[in-house]
Amino acid sequence: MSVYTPVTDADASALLEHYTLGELELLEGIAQGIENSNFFLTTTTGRYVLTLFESVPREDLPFYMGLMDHLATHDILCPAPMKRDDGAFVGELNGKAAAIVTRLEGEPHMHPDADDCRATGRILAAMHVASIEYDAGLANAKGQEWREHFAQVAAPRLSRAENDLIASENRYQAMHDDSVLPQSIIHGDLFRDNVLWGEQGGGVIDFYFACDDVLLYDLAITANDWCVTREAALDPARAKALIAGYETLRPLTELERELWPVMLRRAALRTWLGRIGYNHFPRDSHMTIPKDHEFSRRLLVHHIEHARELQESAA
Ligand SMILES: Nc1ncnc2c1ncn2[C@@H]1O[C@H](COP(=O)(O)OP(=O)(O)O)[C@@H](O)[C@H]1O
Ligand SMILES: N[C@@H](CCOP(=O)(O)O)C(=O)O
Repeated sequence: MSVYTPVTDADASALLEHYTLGELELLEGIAQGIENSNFFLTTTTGRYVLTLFESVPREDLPFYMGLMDHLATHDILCPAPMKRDDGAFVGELNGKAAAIVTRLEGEPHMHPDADDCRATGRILAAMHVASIEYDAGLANAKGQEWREHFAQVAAPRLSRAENDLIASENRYQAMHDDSVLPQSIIHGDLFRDNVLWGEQGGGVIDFYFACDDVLLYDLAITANDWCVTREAALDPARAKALIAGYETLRPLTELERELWPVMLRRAALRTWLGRIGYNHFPRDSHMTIPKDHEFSRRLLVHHIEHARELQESAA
């Protein structure tokens, strides 16, 4: 989050009447996250998270809910969406689509070492493998078309050098043919704050960037947050550990190794553009923790200037 749409105890109690989850004990707004309004919801039957969807298109919610439900029942530690008494995963609260999912235990590891990265790589591969049998799909709303469109929208707010960098990277990305790479459902945002480590290992949250896309791109999104230094450079030891963990379940193809630097650049560009959006076009929020867009720009520049090191991290 954030909390864009306030929810009172009375609102939550009224919503709970549509579920078999007991009575409300505690409702707390969550400051983390940036896309939706999130609340910890404790009832007489357990601990849950209530999400009010602020920007996710309503027609896409069945895909996300179904994906979490599929993964949660296929040995992936992730939130399980709760069914309402009418059988639906999604209802409505204060004018927004709303869902309740189980709350995972644990905390994020914000200073991960190579072991954390290895474990995370394995979790990502396990999700990719488990998603193969999920029979729904969703185009990536933050793909090439969005990157090019958003570059035009943001242009007046950015310096000439920033606009030139974005335009040149968009041209570079458009030159690459994704169809040669394995594709399926990706998480799309497996940042450190989206893995909670508890007694059962790492649990994954925040599936609202999930879509059909290149699997290697998902690994690159993950590497760009888990395997980078404070100076916005890739840490080869952690990147190798992430890939090694991933390859315990899904070995990379030669073509994927070759295109690893391209995907790292694409992932850095996506995050940079997303953060430009959060910073230059903020939504009215009651609680939000800002994101560092300058870091993402520096990471993209690093990736452009260090192609050989990036390639070696996947060798
Ligand atoms: N199922 C869950 N279990 C435990 N904590 C959660 C869960 N879902 C969300 N959270 C908490 O809420 C925060 C924001 O959730 P997130 O999904 O990242 O937000 P957004 O939807 O805005 O991207 C997380 O960083 C985490 O602290
Ligand atoms: N992880 C992305 C964007 C989404 O943020 P989240 O906190 O809602 O997961 C970023 O850090 O820019």
